[in-house]
Amino acid sequence: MWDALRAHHEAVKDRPILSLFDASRAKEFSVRLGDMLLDYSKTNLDDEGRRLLIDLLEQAEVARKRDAMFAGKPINETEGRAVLHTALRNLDGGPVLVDGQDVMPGVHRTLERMRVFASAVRDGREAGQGGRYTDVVNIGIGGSDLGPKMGAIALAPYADGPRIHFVSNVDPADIADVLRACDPTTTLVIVASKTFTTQETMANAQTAKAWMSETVRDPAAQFAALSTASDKTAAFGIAPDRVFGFEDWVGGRYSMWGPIGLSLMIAIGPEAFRAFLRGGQAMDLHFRTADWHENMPALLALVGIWHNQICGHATRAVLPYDNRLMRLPAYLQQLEMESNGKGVTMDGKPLQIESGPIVWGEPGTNGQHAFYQLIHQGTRVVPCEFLVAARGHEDDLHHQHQLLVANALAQSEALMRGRTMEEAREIMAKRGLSGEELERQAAHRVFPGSRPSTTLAYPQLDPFSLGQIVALYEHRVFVEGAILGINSYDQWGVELGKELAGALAPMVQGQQGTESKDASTAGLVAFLRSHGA
Ligand SMILES: O=P(O)(O)OC[C@H]1O[C@H](O)[C@H](O)[C@@H](O)[C@@H]1O
Repeated sequence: MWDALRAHHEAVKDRPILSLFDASRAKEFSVRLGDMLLDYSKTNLDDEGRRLLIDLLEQAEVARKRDAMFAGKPINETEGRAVLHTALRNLDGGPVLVDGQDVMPGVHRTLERMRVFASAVRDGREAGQGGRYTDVVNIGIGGSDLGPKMGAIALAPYADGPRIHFVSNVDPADIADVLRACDPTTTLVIVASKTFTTQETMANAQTAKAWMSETVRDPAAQFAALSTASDKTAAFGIAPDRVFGFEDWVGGRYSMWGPIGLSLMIAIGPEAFRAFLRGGQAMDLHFRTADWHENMPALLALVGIWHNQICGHATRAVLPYDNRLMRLPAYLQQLEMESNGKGVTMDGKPLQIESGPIVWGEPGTNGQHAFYQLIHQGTRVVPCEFLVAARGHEDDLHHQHQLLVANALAQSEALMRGRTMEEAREIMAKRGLSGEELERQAAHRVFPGSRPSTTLAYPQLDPFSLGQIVALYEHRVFVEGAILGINSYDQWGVELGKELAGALAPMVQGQQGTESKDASTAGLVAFLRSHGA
């Protein structure tokens, strides 16, 4: 099937995307879910390409794998775990069994505890030594940071609780800048760590505890923890009623739907958080039941496979024309690159094709004035994924939102259409140029065009649509990983650096020599130490 797809790509790769458009293409290469629309017509995919991709998906038994995931089978084979973040938003979808046990009663219980706690923090029944909480500091990194932070920025118009801050980096600059703006007597610190062993989070949690101890009599009473490791949260001194636990079948980068989302719930309120879960649940239902031809996550995944593994485009730009999705690219970097950046298949054999793509991006229109030059005229093709809402939240500034929408659509059009040498010559001639100078100047104004993009459009960035968007990308990652035959749910690639950092710390601190290190590393340690490290 891969060969058939490659042959198909060879046969069609030089045709302009624009030439594919007939009366029905835009409709036939779009998919709707409720009032959300994914348009993938501005790609070089045709009926035959899509058919081959769906065959590939069927050959990879994606339906069986999907059903195994939703049924709580241990599909994370290298860690022997189920993958059930979908259970966290399965609000009324019936039982979900892991080893014969229904996990839903526990999910509902924890969600209810979160609701009670978040409401109490928001209305002041739960307060700090100095009174009602004004600030909440979420200390966590990776999956214990990116999701709630992305969500809190995305849903800022719904935030009517205390201010929420995020500290992730072990760089003390991060926590110092946040704590400087907070009053310890009215600050709630949430330590978010699935394992409760992550070096950065533990260091920051200790720093926050020391900061709080200076002014607050019982600092532990102003801490809460989100973790699967209740023994470790207890050892840190956090009372069990302030610990919100979850199970090992929730992967870190898939965890914002449960306790790791507590800071987001405090910011926007339990009701809006529930709407976010509902959005995720709606996407789950769609993913499980829609025909592949109409299945949004599956089609987005197939477009991804086409661009990355077949066309050979190594990167994928995520370009939200929605400023509050400014952290979505960072969130997706973890979701996609930590999930599908793997070089071996499930059975431990080397992967014979490229692994998942490099994901990057920035909100539009900012990026237009920075890196779009390369996207339009550079020699590498960068498939672009635009996101755009019909309406913003600033009704009195709707005219500006309309400019935003026009820019999003203009970019995808420009990428596809390009500008020929003929057109460039005409422009230069109108400016009074001729001869060699006209030729030279015109060449710089040519746009190759036929650069592929998709556009995800939705009415407004509200909690429900954010839930749909996040679940859409989660399932896209699942489908791409299932087609590649890799395990999308482990992350062994982050281990080696952690181990080496542990070994290097005493050398940086000057307690150990660097003889065992290569000359570059030893030289850098010596340089940094001589300058005060
Ligand atoms: O939530 P924690 O256990 O502290 O883990 C935080 C993060 O660190 C790890 O190194 C993993 O790469 C991430 O997948 C994880 O989200």
